[in-house]
Amino acid sequence: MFYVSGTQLMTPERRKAVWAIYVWCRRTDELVDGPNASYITPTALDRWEKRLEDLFEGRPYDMYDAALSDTVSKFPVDIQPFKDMVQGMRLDLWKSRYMTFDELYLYCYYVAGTVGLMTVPVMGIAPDSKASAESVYNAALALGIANQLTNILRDVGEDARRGRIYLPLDELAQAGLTEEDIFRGKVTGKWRRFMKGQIQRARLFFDEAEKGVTHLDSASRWPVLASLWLYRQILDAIEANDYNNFTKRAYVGKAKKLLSLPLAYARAAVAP
Ligand SMILES: CC(C)=CCC/C(C)=C/CC/C(C)=C/CC/C(C)=C/[C@@H]1[C@@H](COP(=O)(O)OP(=O)(O)O)[C@]1(C)CC/C=C(\C)CC/C=C(\C)CCC=C(C)C
Ligand SMILES: Nc1ncnc2c1ncn2[C@@H]1O[C@H](COP(=O)(O)OP(=O)(O)OP(=O)(O)O)[C@@H](O)[C@H]1O
Ligand SMILES: [Mn+2]
Repeated sequence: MFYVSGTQLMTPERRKAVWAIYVWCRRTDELVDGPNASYITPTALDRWEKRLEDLFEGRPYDMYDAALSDTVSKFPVDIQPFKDMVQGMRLDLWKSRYMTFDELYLYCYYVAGTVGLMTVPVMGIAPDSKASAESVYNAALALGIANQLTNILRDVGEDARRGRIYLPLDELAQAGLTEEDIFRGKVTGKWRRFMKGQIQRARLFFDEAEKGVTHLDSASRWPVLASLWLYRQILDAIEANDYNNFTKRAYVGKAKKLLSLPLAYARAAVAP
């Protein structure tokens, strides 16, 4: 997961805090995505939410929870985005189809937009920034949405094999495509046209996020920009695979990853 290595570029205090949030998010995701996910029930998620409330009140259950308790005591992190992520996992337990983009957007907010909201208090807003806090939070939200949309476009085949379609069914129908086409996994002209539209929309969210990065504290700008550029390159990889996201997993090679770092550094160094 690039963002974690990306955080090596942050101040030690912030790096520890982002790591603590990352670990909690990873454990939450593992509950419904991990090996024993099939036994997970809404009750287990309720218990996980109770542990969250305890650690926010300074009563952590284990050392990972304790790291997040420490973060919460040092940065003005709010509990709501964490609760919303748990809600997203409840949804993912049973919801395997999305009729419209509005429905999909809500799911993306729950599982990924929340990460942006969790991390802004740690990244810090530049003291000399003229932007409203709301616009910075909206950009953070946009980055989460952009990442999740990209993740969905990358994983179409993998998710279909798990019986899940995260693409809006009404947009599929408008493109002359059905669920059958997803399970059959053939790259057709209709599929390419549909994917071009999906990729274009994901890029719009990355563009909105990128505007907000310039308003973060200068020490946080580089890692966020680098991780934004990296994740966005997955969209280029899907295009390079001729939109075959059924059997080919789009990824960004090591060389490109390394190239993104100095480029992001140079870009982040430029005043907003
Ligand atoms: C420097 C930086 C970007 C730090 C963020 C680190 C962090 C706390 C990441 C948590 C990610 C996580 C494990 C979330 C749990 C749910 C989940 C899996 C979300 C999906 C992530 C990708 O996971 P992966 O690639 O492993 O996919 P699979 O599980 O294999 O299917 C998501 C696609 C969403 C992740 C969302 C973000 C990283 C948003 C980060 C946003 C910010 C840091 C806001 C920056 C601020 C501005 C103003 C832009
Ligand atoms: N429409 C719904 N609203 C809220 N919770 C639901 C809904 N449908 C299912 N759930 C809950 O989500 C959890 C997982 O549901 P599950 O995926 O097993 O149901 P399903 O997929 O609708 O049925 P089946 O198991 O036959 O596929 C269950 O605890 C169930 O109560
Ligand atoms: Mn995925």
